[in-house]
Amino acid sequence: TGDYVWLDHKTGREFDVPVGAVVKLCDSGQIQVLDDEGQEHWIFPQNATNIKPMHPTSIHGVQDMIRLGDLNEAGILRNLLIRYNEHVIYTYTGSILVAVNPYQLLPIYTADHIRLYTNKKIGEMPPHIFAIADNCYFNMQRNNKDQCCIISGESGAGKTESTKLILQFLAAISGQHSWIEQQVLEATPILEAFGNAKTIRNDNSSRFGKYIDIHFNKRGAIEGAKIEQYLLEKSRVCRQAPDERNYHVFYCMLKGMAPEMKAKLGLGLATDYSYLTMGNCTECDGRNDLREYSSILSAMKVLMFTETEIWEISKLLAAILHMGNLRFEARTYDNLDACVVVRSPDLVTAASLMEVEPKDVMVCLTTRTLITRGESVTTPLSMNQGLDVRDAFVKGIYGRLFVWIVDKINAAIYRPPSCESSLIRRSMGLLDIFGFENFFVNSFEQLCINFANENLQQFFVRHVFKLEQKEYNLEDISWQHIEFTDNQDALDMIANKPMNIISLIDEESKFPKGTDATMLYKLNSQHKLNCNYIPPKNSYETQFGIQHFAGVVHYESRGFLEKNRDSLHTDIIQLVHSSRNKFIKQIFQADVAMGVETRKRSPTLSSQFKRSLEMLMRTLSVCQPFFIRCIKPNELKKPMVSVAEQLEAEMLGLSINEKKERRTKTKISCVFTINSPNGARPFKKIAFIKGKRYKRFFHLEEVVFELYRNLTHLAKLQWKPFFSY
Ligand SMILES: Nc1ncnc2c1ncn2[C@@H]1O[C@H](COP(=O)(O)OP(=O)(O)OP(=O)(O)O)[C@@H](O)[C@H]1O
Repeated sequence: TGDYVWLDHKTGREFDVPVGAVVKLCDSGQIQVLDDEGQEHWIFPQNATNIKPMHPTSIHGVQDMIRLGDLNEAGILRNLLIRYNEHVIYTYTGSILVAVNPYQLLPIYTADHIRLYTNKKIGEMPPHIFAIADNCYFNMQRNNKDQCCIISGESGAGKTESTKLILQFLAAISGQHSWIEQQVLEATPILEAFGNAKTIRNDNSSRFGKYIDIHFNKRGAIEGAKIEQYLLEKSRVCRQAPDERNYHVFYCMLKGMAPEMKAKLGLGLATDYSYLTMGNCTECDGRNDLREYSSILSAMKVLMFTETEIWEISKLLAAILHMGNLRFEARTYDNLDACVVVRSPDLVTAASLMEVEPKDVMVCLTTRTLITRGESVTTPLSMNQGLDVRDAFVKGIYGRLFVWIVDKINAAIYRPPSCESSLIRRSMGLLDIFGFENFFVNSFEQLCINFANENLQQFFVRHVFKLEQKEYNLEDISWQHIEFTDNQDALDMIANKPMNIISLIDEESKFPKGTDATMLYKLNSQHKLNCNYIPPKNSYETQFGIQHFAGVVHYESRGFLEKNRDSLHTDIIQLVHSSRNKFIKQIFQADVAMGVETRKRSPTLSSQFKRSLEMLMRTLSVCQPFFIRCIKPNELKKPMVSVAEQLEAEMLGLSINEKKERRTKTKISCVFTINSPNGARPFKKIAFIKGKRYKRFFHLEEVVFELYRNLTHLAKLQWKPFFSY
């Protein structure tokens, strides 16, 4: 009694790992245990192999997981769990920092903490993100070598917050409180306004990847920085999934802009705009769009955006919103599907903000001009094609605006090294990039994101295993070979070997007659024998799969080429060319300069992405790296949610405000309040679920509505519910 054990249910299910448990009773060969999730189990003699003794290092946990005696998945997970339950969110694995998102402000980032962690060796103090930042900084100075921190994890795991904490630490210890430090810090609110949005996974989700390279002078003071951005999710400007929002900046502008300025832009409330309401969600709990707007404006001023530039940006944002409200009507001309844009105040305002003629906008969105052998032919667009052209235009504007904003920030914070300073200038890069993605439907964007993650995984594998083991060999150190999965083959198939997947997609995108189907055919013929490629099951199937290091992902090939071409058709470029607005012309400068043959000459998305990724990998390869792995503790975006509560919420499918009241050894009591649509008084319900008691306050109609569904759910899960009130 009192011993700790690993309890393995041996379900054989993927992802099931043994869970920690303590022995409560031993009685004539039967053992009663209480597991870490608060469940009690009886182990009968015939199942005795389901429990195994726990190594003493796992009982109360360790700061550095290389000290774990049970160094396996269960050991790692339990170590993180018991620390997290004590509000200890940071743990090392050697020099890798694992950070579990606390979803609450912990008092561990104060000026005292900065002082405590400054100039300390890793391990001298408990694990902390400041310890990593400190080591990075002092290694840079001591070894005169550039450093980088690779921050990874799924959406909502805490990458962006970790990046900001490192920046905060660096600004504090490089210690000048200078204008440039202030500018580097103020870049974040601007990037977040234009590049972050509420998603179901994260209320402040970065929809782009970034690498912030911070430059230090020989005294170790911040001297400047440079931001590289990757692959903004442009589709969000036109479409949002249920419960998600468009980019924060739109809602902030509508809440925070002075009424007379809004009137000039013809703007109303967020709920007035189709582009802002597709997710049926214009507010975001815990965010104050009004206050954020003034922070964005003041950050822009710090970063030298002029009043005129800010106004021009607002004009384009407003034009986008008006464009989203345009109404199209289907027509038929000469038996051809066609459409018209209904003349409306939105059309007139959008055109006037972009300083083009309303009739030119109409023509551009309803017809297409093709130039063949010097002759131009105009064909009508169907209503769906017209809507697609409108959305492509809007995405084109927003994507270019984002790039312009990042360039503008860089113009303020980046100081090119002088000949003399290039020798002594050192840098520290922070990479905050989208994690591996595998959704129900995966498209071209997921391929790019997962390709980036394959590169980072290879970098990690090289650094942690390959280079280390090579060094042992060179130095004749006797060591035991460590098995690891090398993803080099998958990476070669995706992007390195001749006829790799990216190059085939690219080639097909440039072919005038290339289609998604011909692309898929070429991928199959080239790679069907590669063990990392999963061809479609039959000739009707349009999905192909890739065995990535993190699992198999099936990609829907339809839409690949269009997304990769990422080109706007010539009528739109002409429309921009005809504009009297210098700003819109400037952000489209490269396209306008290319002239009419945009499709032929503009680089494809994958080639641009591959190039910037290659540059990134080259930069990383000359740096000494640190790895920070962020972990999301639950899907509810809430602090300290127990496993039982997570299951409960998942099962009920309700939005709950839960508050943990107290936790005893055997019971967890919780209060759940469920918001009633009509504000009726809640009533109390007590449920016993898996031996645990929940006090819950429900509204009557919620219960009546949910009861039947819940009971069948519980029955399916073989839980024994008991309701009384
Ligand atoms: N160290 C922390 N302390 C307090 N709260 C945190 C911390 N880290 C993350 N959070 C909370 O979690 C939320 C999500 O974190 P963050 O935006 O950093 O995730 P992310 O990994 O960058 O996600 P995405 O990939 O979607 O951008 C934050 O808005 C914040 O509320």
